[in-house]
Amino acid sequence: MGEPIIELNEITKKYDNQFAVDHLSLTIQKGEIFGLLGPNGAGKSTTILMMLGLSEPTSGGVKVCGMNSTRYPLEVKGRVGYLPDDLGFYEQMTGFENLVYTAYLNGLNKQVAEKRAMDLLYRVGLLDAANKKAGKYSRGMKQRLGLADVLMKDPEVIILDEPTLGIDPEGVRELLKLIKELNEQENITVLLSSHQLHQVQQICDRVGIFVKGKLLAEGNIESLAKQLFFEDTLVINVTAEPVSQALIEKINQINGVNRFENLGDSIEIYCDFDVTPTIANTIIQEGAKLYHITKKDYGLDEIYHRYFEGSEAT
Ligand SMILES: Nc1ncnc2c1ncn2[C@@H]1O[C@H](COP(=O)(O)OP(=O)(O)OP(=O)(O)O)[C@@H](O)[C@H]1O
Repeated sequence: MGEPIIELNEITKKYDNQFAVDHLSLTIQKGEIFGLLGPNGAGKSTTILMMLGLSEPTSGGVKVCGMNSTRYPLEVKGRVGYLPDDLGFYEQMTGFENLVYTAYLNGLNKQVAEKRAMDLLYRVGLLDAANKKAGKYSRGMKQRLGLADVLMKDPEVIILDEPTLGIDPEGVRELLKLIKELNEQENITVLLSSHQLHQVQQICDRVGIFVKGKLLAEGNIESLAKQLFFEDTLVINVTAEPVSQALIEKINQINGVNRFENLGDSIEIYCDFDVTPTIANTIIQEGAKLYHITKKDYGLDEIYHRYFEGSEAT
């Protein structure tokens, strides 16, 4: 097991007698990329603010890098880089000048600051735009500058609130690649909040699904799929020709097969356990042509929608 770097213990935040965050417990290990996932108003930003010590929990405890964030916000701030969703730069200053200014606020000397700013501009692919005014940067460039900005203080953890919002697909790809590289090469722990499900799925080791202040589930995609789709343990998708009544009956008799759905151009077979080879044999023995047979994987989109459908139904 890894070393915990963010520890939330039964934290709550109440506004006007309403829980924005409701008894949330979560541990994030050093070196992980963790995705906070949830609809608007779920409590993601409130949770992040409590991690940073910028908002005090109504009850419960928050530790980051082993320190109580509520009691030691400045110490936590020194070790954690935070990129808010509404990041702002001095638009009249260049990208380089913005970074150097951040370094100045963090107490770095000029020489170190200038070298680090250039290194980071190179790292995030903005060296060519170093002397361009930040006000002229595209949204994607601003996000990359934001990433360079949070890295100026050499943090152990970076917290990114909706980092991919408003960026075009190519920009998103570049940003995510960069976040993954930072995580792998510098062992920086990353916590990011997002609505962009398929993007989160690409780079996160684990995700937590938030709805109405509660963490409904957390884990990697595979374990979330298991928690959620446990009734349909396994679905096997088959394309074969012809699908005769005799073949359907034979498949239904296979031990482990629960039910069968004809989708027109393919069939889906719901099973208790993996019977792919038996199904393939049965199709061939019945004289049909087998074009395609695969186990269906559930993606984060399906996981997310099923959770939210469930939560709305209650
Ligand atoms: N300062 C505040 N005063 C009163 N209510 C607040 C305050 N901040 C947040 N809330 C409420 O707490 C709940 C959680 O909000 P929060 O901003 O944490 O959600 P979120 O998941 O980050 O959503 P979004 O993606 O829209 O930013 C919402 O119902 C919000 O209206």
